[in-house]
Amino acid sequence: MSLDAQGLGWSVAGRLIIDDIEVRVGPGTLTGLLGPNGSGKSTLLRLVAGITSPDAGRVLLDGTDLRGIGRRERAQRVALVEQESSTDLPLTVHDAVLLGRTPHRSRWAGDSEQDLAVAAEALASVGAADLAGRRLDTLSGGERQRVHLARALAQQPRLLLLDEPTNHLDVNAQLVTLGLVRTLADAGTGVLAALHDLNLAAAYCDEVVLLSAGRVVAAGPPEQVLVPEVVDPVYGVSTTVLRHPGTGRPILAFDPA
Ligand SMILES: Nc1ncnc2c1ncn2[C@@H]1O[C@H](COP(=O)(O)OP(=O)(O)OP(=O)(O)O)[C@@H](O)[C@H]1O
Repeated sequence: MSLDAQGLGWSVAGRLIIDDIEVRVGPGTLTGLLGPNGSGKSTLLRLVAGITSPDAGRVLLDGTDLRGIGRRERAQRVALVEQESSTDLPLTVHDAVLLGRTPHRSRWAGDSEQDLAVAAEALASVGAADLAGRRLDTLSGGERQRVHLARALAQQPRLLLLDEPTNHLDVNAQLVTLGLVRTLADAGTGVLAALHDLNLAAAYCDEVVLLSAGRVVAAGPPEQVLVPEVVDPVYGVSTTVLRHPGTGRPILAFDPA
């Protein structure tokens, strides 16, 4: 599915938080949404997911304005995993992941064999099958993060929106998670993922969009955007770009400016 955000604007309390943003995510593309704290990444993801309505501009999914797509249909196509999901309900992990199937079944139907199989597969794919019987509110931050990703995968979206999917994860789990997201993108899912770790973005993303103070300051392949001339003024650091000896992808080392 292609996502086209055109001229998006959003203000709160008289302050412009998202300022004339254009973002395009093609099917099968993993796009990293980068930018310092408070630059507008989470807000942009919420606008794109249709949780917040823009004051200006529009969001198109496969060319159709999001506002013309019903809630249920939208949920069949788009999944968002927020940074701090407020799912501290007394649910088991199994039930939490099954919630991802809700948009795909008729209102009063129970869980079908297919729903159960999809949910189990989603949980296994994030390496959390052994957590199925646990209560969500007893999990560690990293465990919970994997379960929320599994719920989004069980939704089988064509556009996956992720807000810092790796921030609670150990280094191995970070690679597993982004490897999984990469595989989904390779299979055709469009992915827009807010990331703080510029090196993970460089290693896994096809494209990156760099925000600063609610505006897009650069967008393109990581090799073009993640260069000192662009990164240093936005983050207030001094960047040295190295090359990964195996992949040739950029590796960024940071010093104080
Ligand atoms: N509902 C709101 N009311 C007031 N200010 C808000 C609201 N939502 C967002 N903001 C402000 O908008 C700015 C952008 O916030 P946002 O969470 O989108 O940034 P971010 O890039 O995701 O930051 P971080 O990297 O710290 O998660 C911040 O200054 C935030 O305080």
